[in-house]
Amino acid sequence: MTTDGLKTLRALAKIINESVDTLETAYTKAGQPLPPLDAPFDPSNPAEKVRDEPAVATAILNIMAATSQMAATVRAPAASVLDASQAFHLSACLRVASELNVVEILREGGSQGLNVKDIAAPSKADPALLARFLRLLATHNIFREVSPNVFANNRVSSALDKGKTSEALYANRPERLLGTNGVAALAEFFSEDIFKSSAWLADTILEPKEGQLPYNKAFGTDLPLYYYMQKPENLYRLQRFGLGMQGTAATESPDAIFTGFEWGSLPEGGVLIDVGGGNGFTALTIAQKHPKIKVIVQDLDVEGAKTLWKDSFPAHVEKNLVEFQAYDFFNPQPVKDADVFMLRYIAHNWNDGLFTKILKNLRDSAKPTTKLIIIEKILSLASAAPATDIPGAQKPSAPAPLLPNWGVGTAEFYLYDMAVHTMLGGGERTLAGFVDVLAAGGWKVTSVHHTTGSQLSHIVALPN
Ligand SMILES: C[S@@+](CC[C@H](N)C(=O)[O-])C[C@H]1O[C@@H](n2cnc3c(N)ncnc32)[C@H](O)[C@@H]1O
Repeated sequence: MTTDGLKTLRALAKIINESVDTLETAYTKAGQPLPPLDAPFDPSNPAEKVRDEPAVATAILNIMAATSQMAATVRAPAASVLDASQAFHLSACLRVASELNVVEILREGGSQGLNVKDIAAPSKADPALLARFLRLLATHNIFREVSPNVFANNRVSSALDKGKTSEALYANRPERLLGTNGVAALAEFFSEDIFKSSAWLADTILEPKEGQLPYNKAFGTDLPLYYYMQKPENLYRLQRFGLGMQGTAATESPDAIFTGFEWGSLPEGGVLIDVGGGNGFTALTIAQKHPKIKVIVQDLDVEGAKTLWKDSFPAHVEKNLVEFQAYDFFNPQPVKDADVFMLRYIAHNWNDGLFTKILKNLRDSAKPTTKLIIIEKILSLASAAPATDIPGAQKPSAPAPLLPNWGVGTAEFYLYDMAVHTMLGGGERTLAGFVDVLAAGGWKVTSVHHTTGSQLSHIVALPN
């Protein structure tokens, strides 16, 4: 049975209006204006905190889902599908802008904007071509074309700001991303490594070869991504990836990590192992708030973690309350007395067979009370969420006629799902997927916490 499209359109418009009302109430109550799109983003602006309120977060999801659903309803379908088939140009232009440090040049140029000739001067790029790249981005609300060929930052583009002068960025290219918040690093990783890999997606489906992922085709290597990045000639790539992982935090509220598992429940001197911790910045955030916790950061390479901790939390380093262990989690876990094994953004990298091996290694070293905390996105299907009796696990569904998973409002889940497939053959999991793979690895899920201000959930498990 078909419904009248106009009825749906009206229902969507109503959701948008009600959501705008919710925003108005929340910003008025906070005494803060809603930051406009045309002004650069300032993370220290107290108005940015308003987005953490659950009602505001839901209103934002409603607006994103409803506007895109409306556009898809009214637009010529061929135009929509052909735009989607060329979405890669957006990634390509974004990478150019970030690599040429356009955001920093524009920050220095001020709100009136800069002529593209001045933007192109430090890199000697062709100004006419650069203007076309920036215009495509401006058309998608990334940058602003103030007047013909004059561009300025807006709220979205300025999130890529590396926080350094453009002169410093050009003077030291190999270290341009070091010391940044990681957002540009992550965007460059996505728009280069994942973009190039993704270009081979269909080929690897049409002509599958055992063990060959889109990433292997794109980079001409048989090595799995993490081992490939350990090669000395890939140091820049490895550092960029590590910083990019830090950049994932920028899409979350800084307090999000404290809205799930209660880290304060660990005993004095309790041992938290950040397994595959990268720079170890998540454990660092936890330890800064709960300095009684002893942290062990484990990863294939722990040099980045050592630097970050020495710079950001020297007191914990001096008190020997943090250790750095170069460790491959496909080998037996060397620490036998852990209170918590924390795995953030690890599970989704590996298919069930490989992740089960990692889980079994942890299980073999666990005490009966050791908690496993998996920090990941839990994938919803694009249909209504099934019921669950695991405490805390039930997720809400969006109100009809929105897609039950809030459509593009939760696109990040499905984009990461693609990224981990192209790179590693992994994938995001539904709750049932987590329960099954954890059981195969010797763990039983006891509770789930959906965090506030982040799309990550904390899945808590005990040895089975
Ligand atoms: C997606 S990153 C997540 C890093 C960190 N947990 C975070 O949340 O930012 C995955 C991490 O797993 C590490 N890794 C990959 N293979 C590994 C292995 N075999 N043993 C230990 N760590 C590994 C990578 O080096 C990388 O730091």
